[in-house]
Parts: sequence; structure tokens; C-alpha cells
Amino acid sequence: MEKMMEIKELRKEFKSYSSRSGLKGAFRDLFTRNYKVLRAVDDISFTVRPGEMVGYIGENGAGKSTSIKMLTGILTPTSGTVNVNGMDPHKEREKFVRTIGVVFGQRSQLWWDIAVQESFRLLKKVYRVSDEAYEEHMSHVIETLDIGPLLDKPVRKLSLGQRMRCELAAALIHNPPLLFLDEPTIGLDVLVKNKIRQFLKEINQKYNTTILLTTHDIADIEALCDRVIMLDQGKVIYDGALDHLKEKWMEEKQIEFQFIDEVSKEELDNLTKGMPVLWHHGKDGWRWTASTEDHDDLISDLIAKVVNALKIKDVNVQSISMEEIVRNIYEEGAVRE
Ligand SMILES: Nc1ncnc2c1ncn2[C@@H]1O[C@H](COP(=O)(O)OP(=O)(O)OP(=O)(O)O)[C@@H](O)[C@H]1O
Repeated sequence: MEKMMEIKELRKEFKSYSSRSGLKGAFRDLFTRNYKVLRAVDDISFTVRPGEMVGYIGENGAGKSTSIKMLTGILTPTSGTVNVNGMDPHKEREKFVRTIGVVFGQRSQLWWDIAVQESFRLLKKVYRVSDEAYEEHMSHVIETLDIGPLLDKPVRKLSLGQRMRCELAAALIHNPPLLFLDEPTIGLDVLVKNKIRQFLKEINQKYNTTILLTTHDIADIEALCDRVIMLDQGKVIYDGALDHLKEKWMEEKQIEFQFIDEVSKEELDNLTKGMPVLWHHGKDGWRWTASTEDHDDLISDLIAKVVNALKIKDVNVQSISMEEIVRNIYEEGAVRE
């Protein structure tokens, strides 16, 4: 099997030093420091084939950025091995960066004060892209992303959506076989989001570009990725098809109750003892959601029990959304078999 990325037992630990109090403590700190070890990435392994679009997701602090930094050669692993596009990203850094494109939503690789076009021209030089290759490839990119009218504007004059489209174009100047995208649609309106998603699909189809996509917007993943890798506390807790996740969780129903009086979780748990129900807190103490299996009898039973015991203002039965599925999985920290 051909591989674009092969990650084995990858680990990154950070040491954080704590200082002791007082003068004596400070004196001791001179000789021996107390430190704690935080394992941000905890022996993760996976492979990615050429042309795959993989959603790389997890809660804040799950270890996504740290692992991507290792995959792009910015950080060295504590242990484990990384092979991306046939190289060790850290050891062969110069050669390596020519073969990848990176978009970090929050950081720009365009120069703030000069026209977008000038940034593109500089990057073209850095990546040693020939005029012909640039013309052929970029005229299409510029057209599809609809950034022609922006090219002579300095980046600082662009809106976020305009800038993100230019960032994407910049990451593609050398037509890399591999793209790392970190929150490429954050803060954008739906139209721009769709345009970017459409564009990513296109380049994936046209050039078989491999894409690793980090996002908190599950709709990005639904639109683009057949596969998701989910991290939690530095570990891979799910690696597989998004559809499969849906199948496992979609059989659920969410029943949202709005109560007249405040209720506690204990009360609700007691009430539905013996039933396959998980209670989640809503926006306030009056709102609770019960997740349960999708059987009519069960749902009627559950509602009947709650309504008999507690005064309710409103009740609402819904199928679970992808966002919620992911949130539930994060909360439980594991994927049910
Ligand atoms: N340079 C560092 N020194 C010490 N701890 C760090 C460092 N970088 C990250 N961490 C810690 O490692 C853990 C993983 O962080 P990381 O940034 O990889 O998470 P993330 O999944 O990318 O989160 P987010 O979605 O917020 O970007 C966190 O607990 C973070 O505080």
C-alpha cells in the first residue's frame, strides 16, 4: 500500500517547571528544578494514503497542533517516527517544506503590507516554481477562488474571508501533494465556507492532493472527509469513516425538556433508573436533554415518567446532529463498539 504519511508511536512530552516558594526554595531551584511532564501526544499511530482527505479533530488541548507540528517538522518528537511524503520532516526540513502546503487559520504566510500578488511572486521564487507551471496552475486557482480582483490589494485591506482565500491560494503555489489545513474556514460566512470546501474538493480530484484538515466545524468534515481521526488527551480515540460514527450514534434521539422548576441530575437519573438514558445539562438548571435509543416505546415511556413526576414547560424530540455526536464522544472519551 502506498503511503503519504506513516506515523508510528509518536509521542511528545513537555516539561513544565514549577518554582519553589521563598528564598530557600529559590536557592534550591538553582540546583534542581521540580518539573512535571505533560504528554501532549501519547503514542499515536496512523497512516494516510495519497489522495485521502482526513479530518483531524478533537477538543481544545487534545494534541492536534502538537502532532501537526511534528508532522510538518516544526517540533521534534520525544519518541516515535514520522514519515511524510517519504521524508523525515524534521531532518529533511528544507526539502520537505517544498512538498507541503500549510494554512494555519490564525497565522498568515502573506506579507501584510504588500499586494497579494507580490506575496505570490515571492513564494513562487521561494518554491522555485517555473513561469509556465505558475501560469497554468495558478490562473485556475485564482479563478476558482475568485480572488482576481484582490491581487493588487495589500493583505491588511482584506476581509477575513478574502484573506483566507488568498492564504489557500498561497499554500498551493507549488502545487504540493500534501496540504495541512488548520481551521481554514474559521470565522467565515457560509458562502465563503462553501466556496473553500468546493475548491478543496476540486484540487483533491484534479491533483489527488492529500489533505489533513483540522477543524471545529464538523460541517467541513461532512463536506470533505471520508475519514476522521479523533484525538483525546493525546491519544487516537477513533480512526475510521465518518459514516460509521454516524451509524453508531445516529440511532439516538435527543429529548429536550424545559422544566418549570430547577431539577438536579440525581433526580433525573433516579427517575429514569434502569432505562438507557444519558442526561445532559442544558443552558440553565431548567433545561435538560435526555439521549436515548431510538425506539418509540422507550421514548414514550421516558416522556411519560418525566411528565408524571415533574412540571414541564416544553418538550422537544430531535435526532442527534453530527456536532452533538462528536461532543458526546469527546465527553465520554471513547467510541462505543
Ligand atoms: N510548548 C508547549 N509547552 C508546554 N505545553 C504545551 C506546549 N504546547 C502545547 N502544550 C500542551 O499540550 C497539550 C496539547 O496541546 P495542543 O495545542 O496540541 O492541542 P490542540 O488539540 O491543538 O488544541 P486546540 O484545538 O486548542 O488548538 C495541551 O495541554 C497544551 O497545553
